[in-house]
Amino acid sequence: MTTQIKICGLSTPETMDAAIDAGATHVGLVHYEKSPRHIELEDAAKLRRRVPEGVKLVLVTVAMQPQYLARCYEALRPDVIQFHGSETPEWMALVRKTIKTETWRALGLREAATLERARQFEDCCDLLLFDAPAKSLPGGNGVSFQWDLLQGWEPFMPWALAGGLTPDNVAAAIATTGAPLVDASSGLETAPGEKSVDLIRAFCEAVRSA
Ligand SMILES: O=C(O)c1ccccc1N[C@@H]1O[C@H](COP(=O)(O)O)[C@@H](O)[C@H]1O
Repeated sequence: MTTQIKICGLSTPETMDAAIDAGATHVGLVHYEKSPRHIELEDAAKLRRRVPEGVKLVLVTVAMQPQYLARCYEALRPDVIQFHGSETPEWMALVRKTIKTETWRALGLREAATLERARQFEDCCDLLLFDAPAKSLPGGNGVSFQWDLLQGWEPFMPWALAGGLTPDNVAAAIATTGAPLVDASSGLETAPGEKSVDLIRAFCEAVRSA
């Protein structure tokens, strides 16, 4: 099965185009002021126009207020909203009723028990995104978790793998976990928030060769 690729934290036309040309199935924009990858709505809307049909735009949010979330949705019409904070299953369920788009819930995976707790999100989002546990930021810390926690796990819904993925380690991550979708951000940067076209290309190539 072909592994899907999300390149996240894009903020310039050049890197957005590079991700799309390199074969990303998903491109991500982070709208979270504390992040070095934060992009203002107006700039995000300009990048959104570069995304062709067939490639999904993912908006990464962290515990956003409902009214502001609705405003972001109207401005960008993302194909996916990624929730990367402490959003509860009840809150996710409410969002699902009011905003008709695909939703992902990120979960920091520290121990096997988290995989059990993940079940509470089964009916209130479309995909679980396993990432390393939060550090200074809720995500985008460039840190991998113990991938073998996912070995033998039986997925009960669509899922994806994030956390410190790079062109050098993504093949091993796929081999260990069987991830159907891999998501990379800070591992494709030369400095926080500065994406590298070469690293984006190398990552997509490494996923295809895995
Ligand atoms: O990228 C960020 O700055 C960010 C901020 C707040 C929440 C999530 C964020 N990024 C997402 O975190 C994962 C893992 O990223 P990394 O490859 O370890 O840097 C990914 O989904 C990013 O989109």
